[in-house]
Amino acid sequence: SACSSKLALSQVHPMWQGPLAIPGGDRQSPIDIAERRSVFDPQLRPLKVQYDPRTCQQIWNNGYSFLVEYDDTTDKSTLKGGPLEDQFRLCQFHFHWGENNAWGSEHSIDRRLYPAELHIVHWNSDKYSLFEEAVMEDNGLAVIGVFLKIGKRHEGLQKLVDALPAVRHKDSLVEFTKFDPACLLPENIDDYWTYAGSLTTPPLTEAVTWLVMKQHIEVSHDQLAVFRSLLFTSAEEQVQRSMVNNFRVQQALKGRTVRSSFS
Ligand SMILES: COc1ccc([C@H]2OC(=S)NC2=O)c(OC)c1
Ligand SMILES: [Zn+2]
Repeated sequence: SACSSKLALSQVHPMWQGPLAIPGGDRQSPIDIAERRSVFDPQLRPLKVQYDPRTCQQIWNNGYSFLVEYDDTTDKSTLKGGPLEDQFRLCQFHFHWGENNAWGSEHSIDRRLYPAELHIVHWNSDKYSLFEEAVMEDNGLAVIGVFLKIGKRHEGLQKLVDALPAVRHKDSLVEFTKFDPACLLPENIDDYWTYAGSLTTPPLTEAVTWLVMKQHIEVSHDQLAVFRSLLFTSAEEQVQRSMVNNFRVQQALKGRTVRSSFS
């Protein structure tokens, strides 16, 4: 699908060939969300999530995370409402995680980090015709962020965990179908923070309307351990490197306001 994050492949590990920040970037992500400094906006509407599991196509290791990709050639799986003026099309989801359970998320809440963070990625199909186009526009993307906490086993995640050994190495890809990403959302998606931000890896474009869920989901220690069994490196490389700590550090707020959908 268009969002196969070819641009992300330009991201050469180890971290960050080239400038560490976008020169003049004033809406970079991730950020620390200071709860008490966020502003309740009663005009924020509930999010409307409409995913069709039949649009799920494949899972692959892009050398930085693993992506579950969806057919985004029609408006079968969409996100609208909340702060969004337009309709956004689901194109992929992926995660960021740490080498241990002390850190791994990209956003933090009052400096609290979580062991992992889910990103469900959508692009503005009212205004643009391809993900690659939308990724360059300030209203191009909407990303739902969900924190993962260690606790009980997540039954819906297990199908995904079972597929990971097949994409252990960079550039490996397998068919993956009929997976509904809604099963990875917390029960309550009406409580979220929203702010104007960016992609968190190159091209770091300032195209993202963030929707960070207040409620986390729980996954088991063993489920997250399988994430850490993935590799940054391709099968041919001599030295194999564990895929861990694939997160960006928090960026300056630069005067931005974070709004909350709850008081
Ligand atoms: C070209 O496509 C890309 C490129 C980078 C990212 C990074 O930005 C965020 S957010 N997470 C990431 O890993 C992306 O995610 C939507 C999509
Ligand atoms: Zn991400």
